[in-house]
Order: sequence, then C-alpha cells, then structure tokens
Amino acid sequence: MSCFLTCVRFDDSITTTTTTDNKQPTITGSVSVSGVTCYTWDDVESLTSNFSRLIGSGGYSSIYLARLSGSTKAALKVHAGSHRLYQVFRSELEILLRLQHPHIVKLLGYFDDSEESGALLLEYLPQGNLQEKLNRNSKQVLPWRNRTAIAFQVAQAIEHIHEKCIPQIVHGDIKSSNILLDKHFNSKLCDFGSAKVGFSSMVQPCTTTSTSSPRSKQVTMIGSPGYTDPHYLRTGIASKKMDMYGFGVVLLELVSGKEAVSAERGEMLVHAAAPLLDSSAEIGEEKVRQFLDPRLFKDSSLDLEEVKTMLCVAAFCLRSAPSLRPSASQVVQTLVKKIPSLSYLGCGKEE
Ligand SMILES: Nc1ncnc2c1ncn2[C@@H]1O[C@H](COP(=O)(O)OP(=O)(O)OP(=O)(O)O)[C@@H](O)[C@H]1O
Repeated sequence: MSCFLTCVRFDDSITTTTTTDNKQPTITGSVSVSGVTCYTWDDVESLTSNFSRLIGSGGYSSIYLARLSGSTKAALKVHAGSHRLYQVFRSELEILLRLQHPHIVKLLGYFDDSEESGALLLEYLPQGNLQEKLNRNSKQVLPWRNRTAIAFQVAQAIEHIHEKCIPQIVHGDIKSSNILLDKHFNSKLCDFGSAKVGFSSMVQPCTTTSTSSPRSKQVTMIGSPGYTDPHYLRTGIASKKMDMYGFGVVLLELVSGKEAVSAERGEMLVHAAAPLLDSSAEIGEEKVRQFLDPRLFKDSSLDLEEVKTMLCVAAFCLRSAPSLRPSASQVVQTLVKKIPSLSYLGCGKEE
C-alpha cells in the first residue's frame, strides 16, 4: 500500500392549481413552505398517465415517467403494498425534504396515504444511472473527463450529507445504480431509502419490536452485493466510512468499466482489483492499462496519471479498517489537487 501514500495524501398550505396543457387533466397540489408539492392519488395517476411508462425499478419501488406542466418531465418513485415499503418511503421522504445540493436528486413533490402507499416526485435525470452508462453493451462510451467529474461530484454529495448538513446522514447504499446522470452527464446521488440520520460517527442499525427481548433484536442489513463494507458485514455497525467503501467500488467501476459483481463469473470487482490495490510497489503503467476500460484507449481526454490517482483514492477508500479510510472532504480535496481537468467544475465549490 506504500505506493499509494506516495501518490495520494489526505490532509488531515397554500392550495394551488398547477396549470397544464390541453393533454393533461388539471393537477391540484398543495405547496408546502419548502416548495415541495403534496399530491393526491388522482394527481399521481394524471401525472404518470396512469403509470404508462416504467423507467426503473428497485428492491423497494417502481419508478415511472411523469409529466408536469408544459413539457417538463419528472420521475415518480412509488412504494406501495405493505407497511414496510411505506416506512421506506417515509424515511426517504423525510431525508429528501432536508437535502438541497446540486449533486443530490431534487424532491419536487410527494403523495402519502399515511398507511401503505407513498410516492416521491423527483427531478428526471434523462441519462439514467451510471451502472447502465458504464455497461459494455451501452452504445455510448462515457469519456474519461466525465468519469472524473462524476467521481468528484459524487464525493461532493457524500461530503454534503456526512459533514455539511445537520443532522448528518449516512447514505448506506452507495453504488453506481444510485448515481443518476443529467443530459450533460453531471451526477446526482439518489435512493435514500437505506439512509440513517443523526450519526456523529457510528451506530448499530438494529430494530426491535415492543415485546422483544435484547435476544430477539433484528439487525436490518443495508447495502448491495459487491459494494458492502466487509467491516459492516462483520459487525453490523453502519458508519460514514461504509459510504466511503461503496464510493471506492464506484471508482473501480469508473476506471475499469466493469460491474461491481461480474454478471458472467460472479467475481467481485474488489477482488479482481486486489493485486493492483494491494501492491507495495509503484503501480506500473502496464497493470493500470490492463485494468483500464479498453474503450478508453481511443479517448483523447484519457490521462494515465489521473487514472492512477483514481485508483489510489479507491485503494484508500477500500481499506479494511474504517478508520484508515479517508473522509469525503479529504477525497474532494485530493481529487481537486490531483486531477487538473476538474478545475473547470469550480474546484470543489458547491454550485
Ligand atoms: N429521478 C430519476 N430519473 C431517472 N431515472 C430514475 C430516477 N430515479 C430512479 N431512476 C431509475 O430507477 C432506478 C431505481 O431507482 P432507486 O434506486 O431509487 O430505487 P430503489 O427501489 O430504492 O432501488 P434499490 O433496489 O437500489 O434500493 C435507478 O437506478 C434509475 O435507473
């Protein structure tokens, strides 16, 4: 690991009627003080033209294309069918109501039946998620310059939730399918359904029922295969550093263009990258080239020194002891210093 130390150092209710075009029925929503609209179920059906276009799905929800007034698009994330899913919705809603950051998906409105169903109306990100964009079958190759910018913007979003908002938030599921891209390939962190609020550093993610004894405590595990911090898997202790671990895996995906868990062989990317990341010698250019997404060789924005920096930062984020992993602000500072092309993004300043 010493080579990384030489290449990267971390310094220490007013009711209103929304006007619509002729094709849409009238939507009536009540706008809260924060500008987030509370919709009825009829509104939700109208906005999505009766859920006609599914644009994504996850373990907890289905996401539909919605149309606001004029031609503005939005995404409606629906959690329905059980009290458990309703709780996930409430938790994500409460967190998104607190968050405002250029690289975190924006909440526009919501529907809440207070029992079993809820829906979040989110800004629409037309380029979908990062995992799809990095996929080898994707028609478009994401240029190197965009990959470094995405890493930087995600680090800024994590820095915001970990260090700049009160109370602080641990995302709990940092992965490439939770990073959405706008038309310019700027990134926005999404899916706060696993997030934990109010951490100063660490907390045990346990849930108990009212009649339960300490023995019957249920541990709610969070995270996704290929991204989960081994320390969290061993101890059940969630912390900001588990987000940094997930971020380290995303960096490996950005460099290699490979998935966190290979679809064909089931191999984890962190294992495939281990010889490169654990090496005590200087990372040789040959090894970097072998790991690099081959589609980037023709990219004029590719810079092998920047690739090495991304790998060095990944190595630190993936360290087994959480205390040895960098904070998000250390990563932001390091990326700005070591990757000159990021200067066009405003050097770490929030937009
Ligand atoms: N605002 C949006 N704009 C465009 N696409 C979106 C948007 N929100 C979600 N999606 C799509 O839907 C997918 C699933 O979204 P999300 O991760 O929020 O759902 P989930 O049910 O919480 O999933 P998970 O299984 O990861 O917990 C995303 O990867 C993305 O492809």
